[in-house]
Amino acid sequence: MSTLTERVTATLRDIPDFPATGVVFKDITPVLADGQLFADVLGDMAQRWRGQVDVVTGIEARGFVFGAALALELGTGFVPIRKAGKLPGPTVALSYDLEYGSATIEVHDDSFHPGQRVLVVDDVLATGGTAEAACRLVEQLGATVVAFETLVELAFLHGRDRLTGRDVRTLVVVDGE
Ligand SMILES: O=P(O)(O)OC[C@H]1O[C@H](OP(=O)(O)OP(=O)(O)O)[C@H](O)[C@@H]1O
Ligand SMILES: Nc1ncnc2[nH]cnc12
Repeated sequence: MSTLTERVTATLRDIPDFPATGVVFKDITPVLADGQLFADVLGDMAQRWRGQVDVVTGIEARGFVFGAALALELGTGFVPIRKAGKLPGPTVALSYDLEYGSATIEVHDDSFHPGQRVLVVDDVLATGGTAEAACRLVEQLGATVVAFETLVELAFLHGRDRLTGRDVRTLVVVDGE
């Protein structure tokens, strides 16, 4: 009987040289396409946080898939953190570097409030720039980050170094390129 981590590892697909030469892209779409595996991943994430968080936030675009589904599982609301220029209302924003370029993310400035317990969700932790920026946006609005939850961690990019002191949970850790 294989573990959930082994099943996800066996299902993820490596796409060399996407979106730039030298990057090995971890494609999560086969995990989403396997209904039982997707449900099991969500069940695993949800059992860790049931009753522990007030709201789930996820980062565009792949973080929406896991974050929104997890919010539904947990019975909480979902807050989208979007790439710059997509949200209609007043926002707070942060810029950061990625494995392949740079980005700015934003959230509506009334999305979180002091005392709220927030779970930050994404699909991949790479350099940690996205996760760090998302956590800082939540905290800038006065809420508390309970943890950062993700499907895959690319450990060779040392994203955890940017999340020191935070509770970081990953199902699959990839050690080498
Ligand atoms: O740890 P980091 O180096 O910050 O990288 C991780 C981020 O990169 C990917 O998103 P991307 O910006 O490619 O956007 P997408 O979800 O729209 O594909 C991934 O979904 C994470 O959000
Ligand atoms: N190598 C990679 N594969 C998938 N998503 C990523 N986000 C940042 N780096 C990535």
